[in-house]
Amino acid sequence: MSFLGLLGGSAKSSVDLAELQRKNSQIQYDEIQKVTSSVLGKTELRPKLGIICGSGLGGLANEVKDSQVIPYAEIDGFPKCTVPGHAGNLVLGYLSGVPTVCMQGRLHFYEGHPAWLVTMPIRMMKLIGVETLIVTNASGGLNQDYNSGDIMVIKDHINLTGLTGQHPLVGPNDEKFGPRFPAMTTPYDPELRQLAQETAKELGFSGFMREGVYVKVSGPSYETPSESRLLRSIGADTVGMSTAPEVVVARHAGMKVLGFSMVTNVVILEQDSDKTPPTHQEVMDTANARAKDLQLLVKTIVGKLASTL
Ligand SMILES: O=P(O)(O)O[C@H]1O[C@H](CO)[C@@H](O)[C@H]1O
Ligand code: HPA
Repeated sequence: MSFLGLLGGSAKSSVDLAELQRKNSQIQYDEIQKVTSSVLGKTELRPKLGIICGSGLGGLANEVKDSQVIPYAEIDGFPKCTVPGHAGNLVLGYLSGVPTVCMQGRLHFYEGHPAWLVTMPIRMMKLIGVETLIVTNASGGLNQDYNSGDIMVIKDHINLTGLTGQHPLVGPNDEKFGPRFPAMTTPYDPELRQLAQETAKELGFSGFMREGVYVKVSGPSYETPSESRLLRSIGADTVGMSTAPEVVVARHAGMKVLGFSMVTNVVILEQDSDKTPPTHQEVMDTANARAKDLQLLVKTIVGKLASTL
């Protein structure tokens, strides 16, 4: 089906989404503007903060007050969310007094969405007026000192799928979003990271707080022990199938980013281990069990930032 057709545009100027997917090409500024208009047409709110909820972490959206829930299915041109633990709603309202848009459910490459489509909502947020993004995810702990339920402030990432060709910025660059060759020296804002650690300490969370490097793989299979040892050896502390492409696109567009990786399983590094292999149910259950702490942490941080956002 024509993408502009989906957006109610004329057939003459339509862009074929399936054709764009085949070419691995970008949706251009105008098309994203139409997705944005579809959202803004449904709400009076003009969010300054964006949040992406990882697997089993959608409860964060329930912290948003005076909320308005817009299912992705009701937004023109918005792809479907197919993963359990990702509800598939935009939740708009106030978090600690800050106008916020929350993605209760993210898009993943392994669902069949190309990297540029996975990250399209970030550009939509940018056009809505969002300048600060908080990303959360569920992850496997590669660092064997980590425990299930630990919360890692992401200090850097390895966008493994990006490095090997599935990069969200591949395709014609639109300078209205950002430069052709964006630097990624500080993907995660140092001041926000410090604020996160200070706030965690105040809340008595130090015992399960970490700071480290997240590596993004494609999935959907979990890693073999040899793959996990490889990922650990290149400097990653946690592994997951999301987040890094979203952060690259946010940084390309000049947004500030804070990231949290919830360790939902400790990754098995030994061959023929008798440890229990990971399941998505375990991932969601562990995320749910620690979700309230992450919610309080994020809410408190946003409260401290409120006057600056
Ligand atoms: O990154 P999020 O979406 O939080 O979820 C993580 O959990 C799922 C696997 O259990 C994958 O989607 C992985 O990336
Ligand atoms: N590997 C990849 N992604 C994940 C994992 C994992 O062990 N746990 C949660 N998401």
